[in-house]
Amino acid sequence: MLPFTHASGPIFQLSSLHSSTVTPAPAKLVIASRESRLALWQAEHVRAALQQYYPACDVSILGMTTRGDQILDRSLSKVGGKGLFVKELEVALEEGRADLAVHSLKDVPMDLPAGFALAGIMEREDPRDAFVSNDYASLADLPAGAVVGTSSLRREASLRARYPHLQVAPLRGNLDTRLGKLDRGEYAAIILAAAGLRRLGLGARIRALIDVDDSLPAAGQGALGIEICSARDDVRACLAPLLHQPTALAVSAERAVSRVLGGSCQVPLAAYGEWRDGVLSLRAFVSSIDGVRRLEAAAEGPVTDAVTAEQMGRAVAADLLRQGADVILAELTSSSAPPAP
Ligand SMILES: NCc1[nH]cc(CCC(=O)O)c1CC(=O)O
Repeated sequence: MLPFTHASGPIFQLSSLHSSTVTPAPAKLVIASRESRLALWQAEHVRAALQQYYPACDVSILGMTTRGDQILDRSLSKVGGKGLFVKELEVALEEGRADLAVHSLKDVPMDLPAGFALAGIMEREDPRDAFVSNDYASLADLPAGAVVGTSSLRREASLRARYPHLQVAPLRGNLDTRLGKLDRGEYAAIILAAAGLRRLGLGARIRALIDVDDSLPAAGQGALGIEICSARDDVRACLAPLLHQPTALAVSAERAVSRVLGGSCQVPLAAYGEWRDGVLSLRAFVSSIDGVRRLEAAAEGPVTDAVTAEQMGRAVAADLLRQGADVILAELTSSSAPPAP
């Protein structure tokens, strides 16, 4: 464990929660969302929550297709990474066609473009990876040479480290597409986020949940992030009741690890925090894709605000760098294709 020192400084503005005056909601709020079934479920989840807090407000969803949804034939890490899924939504926010955008937090770049901010973090679903197969009950049951589908370098590195006798093959597309490929026999098993499956009512497809120690989750996995134009204080105030502080503290630390290490889909990097009773525990790893070289770091300490949470994240990232993470990261960057224009 790293020595962890406490610093203070408020970041999440909870004033509207505690003040006696109710935030006046605008007459109308438009939520920008990708059009995948998962994205629309998530947008609807936020829509219903806002509608409950502001019954008089007309809360609607504007669905849109992003470049990330259109490019299905290449590994995401090769075509430009996370930003692909959020750019079009940001344009809609900028042009005033939408007031907020709902994302899987895992897909949100660590640094948002100038003028945008994450203004709401909702309670996290199960952060674990799930083992999905029609023929096998768990990873341990797979025979040598069995093909496991995943396009996540993080999942691939964990798989290769624990089960070097398995093969890993790329798997892209939305959740329904990925399950379809499994059902057509292209893979013996696939690994997906449990959260996405559960949200779509596909929890029954999960044969086994993979322990976080065996497949440490990606920064933000299972959490929803709500993005706004930074200048929209009115929308920020409306979102205050949707903030789940334990999730927000955990993901702030996770995203800080990823930010320092230049996290994108292009590196096998995991960061997972758990906040309980004022104490945040954070674990992270950086690995070579073959899982052979793997660096781990962890920290634990009292955390009650996002500044301290981020500080813990940076300390864990610094620990990984001291162990040589930069060498592993440099090799990965030099071997991968440049991002698409
Ligand atoms: N990378 C795509 C993506 N983004 C968010 C989720 C699932 C839901 C979540 O993690 O919140 C998924 C699918 C997956 O990883 O299986």
